[in-house]
Amino acid sequence: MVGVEVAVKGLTKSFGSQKIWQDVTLTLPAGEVSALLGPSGTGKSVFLKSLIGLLRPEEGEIVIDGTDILKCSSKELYEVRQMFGVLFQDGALFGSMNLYDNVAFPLREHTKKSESDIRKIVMEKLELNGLLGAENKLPGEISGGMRKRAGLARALVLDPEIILVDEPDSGLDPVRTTYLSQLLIDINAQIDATILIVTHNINLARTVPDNLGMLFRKHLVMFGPREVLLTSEEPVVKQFLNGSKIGPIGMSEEKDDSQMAAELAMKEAGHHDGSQEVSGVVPQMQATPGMPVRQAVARRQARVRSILHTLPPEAQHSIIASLGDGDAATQVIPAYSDSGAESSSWGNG
Ligand SMILES: Nc1ncnc2c1ncn2[C@@H]1O[C@H](COP(=O)(O)OP(=O)(O)OP(=O)(O)O)[C@@H](O)[C@H]1O
Repeated sequence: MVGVEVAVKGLTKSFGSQKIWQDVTLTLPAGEVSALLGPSGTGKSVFLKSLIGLLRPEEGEIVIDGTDILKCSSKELYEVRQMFGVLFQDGALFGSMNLYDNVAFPLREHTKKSESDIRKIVMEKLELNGLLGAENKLPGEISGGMRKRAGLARALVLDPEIILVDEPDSGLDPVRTTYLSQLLIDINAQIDATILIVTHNINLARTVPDNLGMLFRKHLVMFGPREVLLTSEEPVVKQFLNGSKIGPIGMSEEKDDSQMAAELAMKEAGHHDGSQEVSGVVPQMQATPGMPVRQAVARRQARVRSILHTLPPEAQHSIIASLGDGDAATQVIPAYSDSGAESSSWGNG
């Protein structure tokens, strides 16, 4: 079973007079891993909550398995929600329940399974997340990384077709972040779910997802195959990927042109802001040896091949290199143009 596609079109969300983002259009390809980047406060969590119907954007469509969740009945929304597993930032565990009961909770709430069937599923998910032996611990007695893995175990018990992950790296050291990233890739290999990760973590963004997008200035700057964002010359994307002060993202808000020019002049005069220039596409994280073959890889290759001509030349070069062939169907198309890109699925901004 392949996870389902999530098709978002023209989505706009405000709180009162505060517009969070507008006209967001993107498709999470079925069974692939995607990530959404963006500076703090750009509405990434609001986007995740909109996808599961916890928040209601005022315009646009969110079509999941043929149902527009902004127009459907509450019964249909309930059914669509059953397809989701969500890992919130802190794991969102019940503090008074041990890990076993936390992970068993959705099964007891939403199914009529017997306690012995529940036990089988819970122990399997705890094992998958490296938590065997910790089932009697309370969330307050374990580390942040374990809490996240317990949250992930709980998100998996109803066999989700779509998994949403809000900042898997928050509060974790780089090594634990890599383990959790590996777990997400391995879960994708095992159950082929559609996964969306919201993150600030540049390393995770560069190595984990099949597709990458970024929110900035109340818009989706771009969304598409990872190579598009990773080779982008867009100033805000480059700044974000480099964690640099040089660029349109400021401490708490966006900068104006004069401030940006002054900072660039400082850089040219030799002031170093501590960031490290990184560029290009690094190899993607693979499923752990011994896991099932990650079907998303071949599906994505076929999909990316079919839209290759709509992508910017740099992204095309990188994809062709990764496909490892040079046949006529995968030559860079120099005639790429912005108008072509607008009608394609990689960008809308
Ligand atoms: N329920 C709500 N009511 C009113 N405003 C809200 C609500 N939820 C979020 N916001 C506002 O929406 C904006 C975006 O918040 P959100 O948490 O989605 O950002 P984010 O990109 O996930 O940030 P971070 O990376 O820091 O977690 C913020 O200004 C926040 O105050």
